[in-house]
This record gives sequence, C-alpha cells and structure tokens, in this order.
Amino acid sequence: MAEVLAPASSITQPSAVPGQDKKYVYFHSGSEATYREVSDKPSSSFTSIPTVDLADLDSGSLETRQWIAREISDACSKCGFFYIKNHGVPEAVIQQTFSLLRRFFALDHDVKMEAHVQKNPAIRGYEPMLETNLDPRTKGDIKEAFTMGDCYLEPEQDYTGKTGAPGPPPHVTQPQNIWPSAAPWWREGLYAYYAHVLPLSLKLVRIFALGFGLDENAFDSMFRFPITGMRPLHYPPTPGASSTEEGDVGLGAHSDFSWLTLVLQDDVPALEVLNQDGHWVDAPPAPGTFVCNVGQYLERQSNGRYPATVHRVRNKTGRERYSLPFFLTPGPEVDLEVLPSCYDDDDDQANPKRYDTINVGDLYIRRVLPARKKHPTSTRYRDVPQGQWSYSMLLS
Ligand SMILES: O=C(O)CCC(=O)C(=O)O
Ligand SMILES: [Fe+2]
Repeated sequence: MAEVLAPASSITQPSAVPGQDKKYVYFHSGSEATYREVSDKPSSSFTSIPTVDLADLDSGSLETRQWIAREISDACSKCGFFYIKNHGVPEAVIQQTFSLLRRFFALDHDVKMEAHVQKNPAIRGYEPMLETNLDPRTKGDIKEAFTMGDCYLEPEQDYTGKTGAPGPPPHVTQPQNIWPSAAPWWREGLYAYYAHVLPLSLKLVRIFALGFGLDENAFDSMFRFPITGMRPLHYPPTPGASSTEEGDVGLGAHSDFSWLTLVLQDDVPALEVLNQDGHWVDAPPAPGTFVCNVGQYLERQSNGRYPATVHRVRNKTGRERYSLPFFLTPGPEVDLEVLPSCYDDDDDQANPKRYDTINVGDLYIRRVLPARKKHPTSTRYRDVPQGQWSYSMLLS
C-alpha cells in the first residue's frame, strides 16, 4: 500500500551530494524519503509502459501460459509496471464500480467520517482530503480515499472456507474493516468488485511463479489468505499541479507497500511513473485495462530484479478523477525469502543476496505504523520498542 509520511527534514538534501547543479526527484520508498538524479541525456530507461494480453491466461497449454509469464517478467524487469488487457473482469462490473465510487465520494462529509480511518485499529476506512502527505514539500495529498481489505470475520471473505481453519484467530476481536452505516450499498458494491479482482490477482501470482521458472503453484501457500487492500480514490482537479515539480499533487511520489498492485483508473490521465533516469513517464488510461505494478515485497523476493517503481498522481485535467487500486501482499504468517534463482551464491559477489528473510506481518507493521504516526494504533504502542511490534497490534 502507498506509504510513507516522513517529515521534510528527513529528506536527504541534494546539497549533501556532489553535483549541486543537478536536478533531483524525491520520493518515498521503504520508510524513508530519498531522491534520484534526473539525467539530462535522452532516456535510456523505459519511456512507455508495455501491455500484456491475458486472453490466454486460462489456456490449457503450459507453453502458452509460459509465454504470458515471460512477457510479464520482461515488463517487470524493465519497468516494474505493465498494463493488462483481456483480463476477464466484465466491463459492466467496472462501470458499476466507477458509478459506486462517484456515488460514495459525493456523500456528505459526516456520513463518510462515521467510518474515519482513526476509528479502526487496522487503519481501514475513510480518509478526507489532505490527510496524508507523501511528498512533504507539498501541503498534502489532494485526494480522498477509503480503504478496506482482508478480514477474518466478514462473511463475504469466507476465512474458514478458504483456509480450512476452525474459526478466526483467537486474538481477533473485531472486523478489520469499518463501514458507514448510512450507505450499506457501499460495502455490497465494493465486495462485488473484490470478488473479481482478488481471483484475478491470484491468477497473476501463478503466472509470476512460472516467470521465475518455478511450478505454477509455487507461491500458492503464500497467498492462502493474503493481506489485501482495496482503496477507492477521488482526486479533484488540481490546476496548480502543472506549474512546478513542487506543485499540487494528488498522491506524492512513492513505491507501493504491496507484493503486486492492480489499478483500475477512469478515463482521466494523471498517473506518472519514474524511470531509472529520473524521467516521469505517463501511464495514461487505456480502455479495458488495469495498470499493474511491482510492490516492495516482490522487489525483495526477486532480490531487486523486479523494481518497486516509484509513481505519483497529478490531476492536471480540470476533471474529477476516480481510481481503484487493489494491493495484494502475502499472508502475515509468511516468511518471505529471496528466491534462490535471483542471486548468485558464488564468491565473486556479482549478484549477491541483498535481503534477509523476513516475516511479512513483521515488515508490514514496521512500515504501516511509522507512516501513520497520529493514528490511535500508533499512539497506543508509542512506548513499545519496534522489536516487540507484531502484526496482531492491528487486529484488536
Ligand atoms: O490513483 C492511481 O492511479 C494510483 C494510486 C496509487 O499509486 C496508490 O494508491 O498507491
Ligand atoms: Fe501506488
């Protein structure tokens, strides 16, 4: 999921490095603000985002599925981003979902605030305009959002059916999601979309396994009951977005704190992706597609072969923009290891292993709480050393 709200003072200033005449872009990745130099030469990195056709995703031919896997693997290595088309989510479902988003964000402020993110320990719910600030040089992210995700208790998600567990984990005392009572159609409508996007993302997990030269089901156990986040977004027009790098921003530059993200965007262009040379590349809407991108967990598992590419949203169009990212992350119980095929074990250290094995839930809590310093779950555990934090802090 998008993060992280480091204070402006934590940004490494360009003056701290040689070449002060150079241009830099700033972004958040991991839990720190950092920067990248902008090359003034024509870009040698990607300048557009490839599209992968999933029409044959369910083909009975392993070779055909491996072909798709190779295309995705190439796109992830080069860009960390790709579009998918012919993904199987019906157009009617997508149109209904955008109508739902417009209807929800048009509700009275008070109705939405009943489900404010501060009222839920798992940091789910409604976030009004300017509540996050991914780029601390700006006044805040000019967007409103609502987050829901995996939940052990909500019947729509069938935790026991999917996992075979006799019941939810004993320490779970309340649903991880929060919903506005005056709009029952919101929960219903979001779950109608969730029922399509979650299975699609799990099919992609299998294709990714193939892309690493593994059995198709090699990652299945990581995603038995994954951490998910679905985050409808509304970006009003921000005419000040075009003037300077530091102008208004819908969502400041960041890399995603997920394994894989699938974004449904409406027809208003605003998403921009940072290439290796520090140039912003547009990711405009393309009818019938999702934009997919690698998140920090997959970057780690692939030893950096697939980068969690930095991106941002600037709505310069004069129109309202709606989008719907879906974030997929392995289950919190999973220990995430770098894939052996992604590093060399020999002595020359040309491609060494860059990351230790880490528990998914441990990394999650260490990223999420510092990003939400004012949230009640963060303040509640303010005096507990980070080494003692656990994922279960989000659950009760
Ligand atoms: O709105 C979009 O197109 C992208 C949103 C995004 O990057 C995020 O929520 O992490
Ligand atoms: Fe993102």
